[in-house]
Amino acid sequence: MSLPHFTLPTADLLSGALMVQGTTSDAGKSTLVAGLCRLFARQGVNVAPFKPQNMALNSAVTIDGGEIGRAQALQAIACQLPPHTDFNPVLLKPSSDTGAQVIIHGKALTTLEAKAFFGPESRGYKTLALAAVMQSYRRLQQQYSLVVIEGAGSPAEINLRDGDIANMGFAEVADCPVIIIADIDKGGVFAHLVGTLALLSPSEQARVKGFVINRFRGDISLLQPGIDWLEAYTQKPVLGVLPYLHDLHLDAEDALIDSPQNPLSATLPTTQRLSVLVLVYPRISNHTDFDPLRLHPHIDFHYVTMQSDASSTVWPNADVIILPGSKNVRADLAFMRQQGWDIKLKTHLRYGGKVIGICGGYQMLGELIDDPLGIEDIAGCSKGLGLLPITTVLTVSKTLTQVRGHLRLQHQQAEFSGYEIHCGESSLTQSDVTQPLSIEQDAQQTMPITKLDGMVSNDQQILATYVHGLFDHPAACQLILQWAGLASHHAIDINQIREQQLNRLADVLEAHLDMNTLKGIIS
Ligand SMILES: NC(=O)CC[C@H](N)C(=O)O
Repeated sequence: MSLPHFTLPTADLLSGALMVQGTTSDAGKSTLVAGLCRLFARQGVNVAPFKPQNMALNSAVTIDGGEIGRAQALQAIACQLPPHTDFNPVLLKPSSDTGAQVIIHGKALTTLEAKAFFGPESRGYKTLALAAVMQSYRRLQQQYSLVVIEGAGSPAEINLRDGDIANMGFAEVADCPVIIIADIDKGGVFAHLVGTLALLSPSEQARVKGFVINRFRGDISLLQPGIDWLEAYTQKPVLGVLPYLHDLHLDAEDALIDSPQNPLSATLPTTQRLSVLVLVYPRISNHTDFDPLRLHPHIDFHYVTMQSDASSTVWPNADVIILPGSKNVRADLAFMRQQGWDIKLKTHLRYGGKVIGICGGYQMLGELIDDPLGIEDIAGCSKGLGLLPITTVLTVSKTLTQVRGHLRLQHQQAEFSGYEIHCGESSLTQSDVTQPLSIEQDAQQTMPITKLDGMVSNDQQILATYVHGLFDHPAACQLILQWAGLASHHAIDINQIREQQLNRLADVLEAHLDMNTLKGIIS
């Protein structure tokens, strides 16, 4: 994700805080917060985003060398700010169904079982996490006139209420107003809103200042009687009904979205089309790496999941197969083998196909992955796919850095910028290898000398790197696609698309929300 390097004028037009909570996960909280951030930033308000606790595998590296949830990095961009760890002081990254890595103020602290941060034994964790959350929040209050806060999941999960820091528990300590968003597309919107409110304590109920109905399609006049009823029943205003936004391309934090149907690509000659498959293992991470490929009109982009993987023994139509990042490389590698994907990958290579490995995917392509301390899973060592001459050891110290430099492929070069986020350290087991990336600077500009990264196999079929976000840079993306066999010179500038989409979202909010009432709630 690129960092816009300009500062906003400090305007005291609006000051205070607003927390957006949702009736469910995916109700639209992150998007509403991002849109409000852009809308207020555009109006000259000195605004910052905040999410006390996030649970996600898709994180972004911050300017202060930590990591935060992807949604908060997007919201920071909406505010025209570089991502900072204070925007998301607690991040839980699940590495199995019951355990997660706990990141506090951007740094991995420990790995805990779920009951240690949600259940009755979670006191210790919650005290520590709340202290970190409030430290960050107070810092933001001092630096910004407005903080727009995102809750997590639903505030009505009564089993998780004790010591909650993600929803009402935070709102009560921080004493901030709350609005609740609900998704009408899935149905049951009135029951969701009324039910959520009913399950809150009286002081929490008083804190809820209004509702937003999201993803509405159809005739608004048919909805009006329901809105009138809801307002009369709850004595709280509906601040707006937001339309279903088709083709809203903003970095999705959790959802994996396949390529939008592109009627144009079907009519293009095969040299101007590239078929790309990304393998989805259970702990895939940083899938936003692929947004520029998903949106590229000359790419047929697909995720291969356990469910979508047909019973065929090869992936016949793929030009490129990508092994993405992973939060649990050894377990995901074992999953690949269980699915027979390792065999299909080798068949694909035998047929002359290309393979790209990113971070965890790069490690899997090597000879060995050793986790002697049990950083990601039970301690142990796994044999890699044996396609690249590297071995990897997972270490306690995690590399978290934004990088820039040059990519050299097929006697051409292109600038790139991106980020590294990994515990693994890889060593070459052969000396005569081609390393195509030269990293010339980290974001803090402290790196004095060039560091080489990644690898192109001698047969030119495999390209691998530790750097995420490589496709975000149009020139680097084009060079890689050319290496993969695409003759088209079409380039996608994801940063420009992101800007357009944030402005589009802000326009929609401005048109559909009662901004005067909302500003009254904030102040
Ligand atoms: N982002 C990634 O793919 C990380 C790979 C691996 N889990 C590591 O930490 O080294």
